[in-house]
Amino acid sequence: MLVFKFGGASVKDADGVVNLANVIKKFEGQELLIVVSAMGKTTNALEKLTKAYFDGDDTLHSIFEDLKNYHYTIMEQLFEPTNPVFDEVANTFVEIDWAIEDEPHDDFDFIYDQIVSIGELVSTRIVNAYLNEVGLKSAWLDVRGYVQTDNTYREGTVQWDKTCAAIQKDIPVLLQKGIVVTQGFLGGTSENFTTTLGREGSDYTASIFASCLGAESVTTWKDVPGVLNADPKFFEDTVKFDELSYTEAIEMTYYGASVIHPKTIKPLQNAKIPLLVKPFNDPEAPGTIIHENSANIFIKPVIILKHNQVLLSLSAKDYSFISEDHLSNIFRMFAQNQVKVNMMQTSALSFSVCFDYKEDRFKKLFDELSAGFKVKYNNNLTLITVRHYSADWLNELKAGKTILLEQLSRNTIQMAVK
Ligand SMILES: Nc1ncnc2c1ncn2[C@@H]1O[C@H](COP(=O)(O)OP(=O)(O)O)[C@@H](O)[C@H]1O
Ligand SMILES: N[C@@H](CC(=O)OP(=O)(O)O)C(=O)O
Repeated sequence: MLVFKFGGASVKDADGVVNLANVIKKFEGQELLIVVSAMGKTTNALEKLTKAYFDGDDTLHSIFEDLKNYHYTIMEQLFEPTNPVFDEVANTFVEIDWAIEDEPHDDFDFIYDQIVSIGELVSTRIVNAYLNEVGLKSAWLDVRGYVQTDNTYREGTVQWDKTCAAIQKDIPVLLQKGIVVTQGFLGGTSENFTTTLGREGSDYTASIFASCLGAESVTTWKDVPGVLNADPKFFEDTVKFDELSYTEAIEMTYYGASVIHPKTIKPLQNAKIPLLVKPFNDPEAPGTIIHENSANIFIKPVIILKHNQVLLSLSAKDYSFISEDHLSNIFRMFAQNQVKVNMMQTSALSFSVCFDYKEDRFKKLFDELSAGFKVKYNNNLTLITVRHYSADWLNELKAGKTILLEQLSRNTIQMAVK
């Protein structure tokens, strides 16, 4: 069986849904499980809606109306008005009405997951209905009964044993009857609450299903020809990799190559399942294959940019050295606030750490750290990682930039720059 993942960009409008169905038609007769993300930028809009709800901000209602109109416009282009999908989608949106009915009492992260998850629940209803409309027999699956997580909202940890048991019990039978369409990015707790797996986590969902089912391969359909040596949104003359080893792909995504979610590859490597990254607008193109035995030839260095970074420096209030006790305290605070460290450096009197700026997490972490340490920080930085670098490339990249922190190893250089 094959697992396909279609991201937000691939289903951002009615033409995208039609294209998805055309891609699927090429694989008719094969057992197919399709993981779909929220349409276009829906998750960003739902994040804004959740924040507006928490802040008591009136824009909440207009964001919600825009989001409903966006989906209804797509549906009107795909379906007759009598299609039951209109009711299914309306009933799903009602869950947001319920969530925002009262003043916010619950934890932000919990509410976030209950609201933001609606994006995938709606997109999969539309995709599933359209596949059936064009004669591709498919069934809608609620992923929350299968991908089981703990209750770490916004970053659910997958409980692999329970998840694989549930998937193996039901999905092979369903696949014999037709295509299965399910949501990326979502999970469910043992109390039946919705969790999310971390932003852009739908690739990871595809990898979970593939690994539990022993799939032949996973294909993620993207708006790029495959994995390139750099993000084409920021660099010209990028080159595509025909193949990459699992290890190189893990390194790239760990440093922030956003083309694939960082958690995606390890389960596939363990199960020796190849990951294909292919363009959804040219399904016959070879894309990139990520697998075990790749030669990894690097004609150009791999460049990874992470924007919106904070570089924070801590020193002890009494001018003492940064001790192991201090470090263990600092890491505990980072872990409790779910802030992941991208780069760090210690010196006798200070500890510097670079991480993604997320407003809600940053303020709390900053207050906690300030209680025990002197804290200074710079924000709006970019973390540049270059793998397989050459001196020429580094000079070009560094030109005109102020480097605040730099780290070099044999293969990889990282710089926090302004
Ligand atoms: N090394 C890279 N190779 C290809 N694309 C990259 C790379 N780094 C970042 N990207 C970005 O990843 C985007 C595709 O991934 P993503 O937006 O997550 O797709 P989707 O959400 O549709 O699954 C591209 O549009 C591109 O801008
Ligand atoms: N919709 C979620 C999950 C996801 O993976 O989306 P995409 O496949 O469009 O990156 C997000 O935007 O975070």
